Amino acid sequence: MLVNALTGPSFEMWDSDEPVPRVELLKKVKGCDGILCVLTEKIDAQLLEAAGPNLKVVSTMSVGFDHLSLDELKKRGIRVGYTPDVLTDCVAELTVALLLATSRRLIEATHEAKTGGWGTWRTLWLCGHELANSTVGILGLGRIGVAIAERLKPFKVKKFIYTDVAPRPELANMIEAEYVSFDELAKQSDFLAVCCALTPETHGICNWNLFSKMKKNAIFINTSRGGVVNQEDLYEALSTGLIAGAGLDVTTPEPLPTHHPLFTLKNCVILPHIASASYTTRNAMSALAANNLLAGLRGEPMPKELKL
Ligand SMILES: O=C(O)[C@H](O)CO
Repeated sequence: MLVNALTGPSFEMWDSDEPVPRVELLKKVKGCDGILCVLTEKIDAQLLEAAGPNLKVVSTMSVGFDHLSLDELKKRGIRVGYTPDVLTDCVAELTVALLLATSRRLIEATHEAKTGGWGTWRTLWLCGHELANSTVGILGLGRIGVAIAERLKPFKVKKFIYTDVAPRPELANMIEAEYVSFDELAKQSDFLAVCCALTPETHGICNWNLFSKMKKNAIFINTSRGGVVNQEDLYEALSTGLIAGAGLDVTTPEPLPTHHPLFTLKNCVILPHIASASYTTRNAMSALAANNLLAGLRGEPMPKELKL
């Protein structure tokens, strides 16, 4: 959605679920005071140049902001709104669903049941890994990591551990999680949930170095951003049995081409970036993004402003 306050205010909405074609967006942003975008729109120097000096606020309907060039926005004094908190429950819920689907091999199991693979009861057939007595690791402890741990605790998890750039005691205490080094996280986790933001520091951080230290029974789950994972290394780790399975809600690129090698693996469950996809949450995200935009245009504090 683009806002041009000179003539109104007037709003122009891209009325489609498909992303705005870049050429169209570059044309339409000219002279706008505000932009409400989703994560498929790259808000970079080229777009900001095309928008011109009127642009005061960019409001993204997402908690992730790796599609925004923060340096370029800051340089131009453009304020940024985003949508944390309102999606935490929904994302945590999906992460738990993906973790269970991956560790208990649900997708493989329904496929077998539907396609005639279901023979007599067999002792080790479709065995997976259970949460009871396990150690769950969280890479990047924030609101979502805490919400995931809160949901997993009733499954009788033995221990929560986490790593981040520094200990986060105020959050960790809520879930009695222990701060460990990156290497220890890799070595100790039976389940490893990636919850960190994609930044230059976290880009490709889940690579061979991580996978090679993980347990053979470990399940790797990513609901943050595909860019934190080196997918070639993940493929190697999964296909050679270095780790037991992976559940991915996010990939690089999105959509992941249907011929991608990860799709050939039974121990890899891939979802099409749906962690925040509930009616309640998407409505809350839309309302928050609109309120951020309007507050920014009025020069008022935004309900959720990203500090640049
Ligand atoms: O960043 C976000 O908000 C999610 O990835 C999409 O809802």
